[in-house]
Amino acid sequence: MTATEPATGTDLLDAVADLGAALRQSLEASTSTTASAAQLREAAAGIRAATAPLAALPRPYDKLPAVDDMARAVRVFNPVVGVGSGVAVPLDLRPDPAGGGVVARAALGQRYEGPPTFLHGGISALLMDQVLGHAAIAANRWGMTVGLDVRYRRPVPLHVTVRLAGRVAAIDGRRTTVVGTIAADDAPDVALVEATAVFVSPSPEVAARYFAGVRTASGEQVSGRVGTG
Ligand SMILES: CCCCCCCCCCCC(=O)SCCNC(=O)CCNC(=O)[C@H](O)C(C)(C)COP(=O)(O)OP(=O)(O)OC[C@H]1O[C@@H](n2cnc3c(N)ncnc32)[C@H](O)[C@@H]1OP(=O)(O)O
Repeated sequence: MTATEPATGTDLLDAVADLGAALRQSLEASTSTTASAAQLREAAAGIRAATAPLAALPRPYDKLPAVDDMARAVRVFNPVVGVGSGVAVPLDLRPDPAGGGVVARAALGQRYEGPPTFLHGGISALLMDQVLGHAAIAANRWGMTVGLDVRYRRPVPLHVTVRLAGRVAAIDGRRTTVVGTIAADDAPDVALVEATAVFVSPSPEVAARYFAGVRTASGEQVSGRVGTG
C-alpha cells in the first residue's frame, strides 16, 4: 500500500482512473500533435460531445468524491497524484526505502513544458509542494503550506525519468519543515530543483471554520485533517 494509492479497486474507481488516463493521453497528444486544423476541430467536437453527459451530473464541490479516502490521504482528483485527474502526472509516491520520507519517479510530458524541452518552473513548484506535503503526512504531520522556497539549479528535462523526494527536516509545535529535490533518476545526488516547505497544522478552531461545510460522499463531516487514520 502506498501513500497515494487508492484504497479499493472498485468498479467506480477503475472507471475514474480509466477516464483520467484518457484525459491525460488527450492533453499530451493535444500539445504534441502536428494534426491539421480540420483534424483538431474534429477532435474538439468529439471531446465536447463526450463531456456533455458528465457535465449534466455535477458533484457539489464541498462533497468529496465517493472514491476518495481522506483517512489514508487518497484524493483521486488531486492535480498532482490523483489517478482521476487529467492534469495530474499522476505521481505514485511511496515510502523512501533509503530512509525517512517519500519518493516518486516520473517522466514529465510536453503538457508541462516551460522553456522549450524543459519543465515549467511553476510545475516544479507544484510537484514539490505535493511531494513535501506527503512527506509531512507520512510523518503524521499533516498541515497546510505556509511557505514554499524553490531553487532552480538546472532545468528539468522532459521525457526523462526524474526522482522526486521529500523528507521532514524539522518539527516545531504545529510547524513542520520539509525539504526535497527533483533530480535525474540516473544522477539522484545532483539536484536540479531544491525545495523547502513549511506546513502548519491549522488550530482546531481554524480547521472547523475552513472545513465545516465539507462532507464525505456518505455525508460525514470532514475535519480537514488527513492521513491520521
Ligand atoms: C487527503 C490527502 C491530501 C494530500 C495532499 C497533501 C499535499 C498537499 C500539498 C498542497 C498543500 C496546499 O496546497 S495547502 C493550500 C495553500 N496554503 C494555504 O492556503 C494556507 C493558508 N494559511 C492559513 O490558512 C493559516 O496560516 C494556517 C491555517 C495554515 C495556520 O493558521 P492558524 O491555525 O491560525 O495558525 P497560526 O496561529 O497563524 O500559526 C501557527 C504557528 O505557525 C507559525 N506560522 C504561520 N505562518 C508561518 C509561516 N509562513 N512561516 C513560518 N511559521 C509560520 C505561526 O507563527 C505559529 O507559530 P507559534 O506561534 O505557534 O510558534
